[in-house]
Amino acid sequence: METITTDDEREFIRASQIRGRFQRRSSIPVEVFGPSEEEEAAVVWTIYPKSEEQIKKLKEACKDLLPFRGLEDDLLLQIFSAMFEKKVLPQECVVQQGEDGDHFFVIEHGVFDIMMGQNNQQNRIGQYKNSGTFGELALMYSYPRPATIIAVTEGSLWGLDRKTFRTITVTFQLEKKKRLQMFIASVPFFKSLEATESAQILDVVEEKTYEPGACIFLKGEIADKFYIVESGEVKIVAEKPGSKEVGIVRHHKEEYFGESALINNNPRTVSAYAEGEVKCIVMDVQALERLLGPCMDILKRDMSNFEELIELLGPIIDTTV
Ligand SMILES: Nc1ncnc2c1ncn2[C@@H]1O[C@@H]2COP(=O)(O)O[C@H]2[C@H]1O
Repeated sequence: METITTDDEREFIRASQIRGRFQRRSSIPVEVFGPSEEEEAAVVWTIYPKSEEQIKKLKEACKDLLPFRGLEDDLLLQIFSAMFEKKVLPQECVVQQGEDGDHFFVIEHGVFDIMMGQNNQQNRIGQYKNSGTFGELALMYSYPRPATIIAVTEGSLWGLDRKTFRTITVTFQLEKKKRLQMFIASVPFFKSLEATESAQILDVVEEKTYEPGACIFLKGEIADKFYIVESGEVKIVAEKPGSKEVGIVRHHKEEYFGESALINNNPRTVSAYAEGEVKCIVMDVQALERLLGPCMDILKRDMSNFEELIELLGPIIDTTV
């Protein structure tokens, strides 16, 4: 079955095959870091602008779908931006059982039958009514379509091809890695590291975004992570005897917190919360120790008590708490 029907879409496929790059007519090209030196010259794909309402609907439709589960908002938005609109007519076969497929679709509107069967004998096994997604299996695996999807009414779909999906995911990860590397290189704590060491650090860090008010860690929890603020503000709070939780210190960009995890595995003595949206670099301390073994030993030896550590690492935590 031919799932790509318009000239525009055929051209898209043709163009995407040219030296593995992605370009399409009437496009707003996006340049990102590429996966190799060649890609330094720019990998390009096309953005199809969408309204906030459409993005909201796409998010809702895709939130539990396997290829999208757990993806960060930034990446999801990039992927949604690459989805092109495909209008369909009643009786149009969008996906044909048994054929190869490399497109995934989100229903904007329209009614679609899900058909399955053998030897021209197709039975309706379900129906999508103005919402839903299909074709995701093609994004994940390379086996023939297990079902046929036919439009019952005229409708509109958002389509995404596997190559673009993969290009965005790979290039986004590389872009993120480069950004993180630059950030890490600028953080005083890591200034003394050799370039190769700071590159290795990337393997043991992850970037995490916290919603306003979110708890980053709680008093009493095992201290196994070390944090650097990438953006936003973090409030450290403690309980003083006879009173409620009180804020004792705030951390901003490039500042550290959770450093007690570097010294011992004792439970946290304070809690940390995001003030507004916060992005942090989170490091697994055991992994960091393995990587920076000698560094960490020196750090620990030189810091025989908490105050010394605080002095060295910068931001002050109220040690009277
Ligand atoms: N019962 C079903 N079995 C297999 N695919 C289904 C079923 N119901 C809906 N589908 C969708 O039909 C699509 C056919 O193309 P895909 O294999 O890429 O992905 C499939 C699913 O998204």
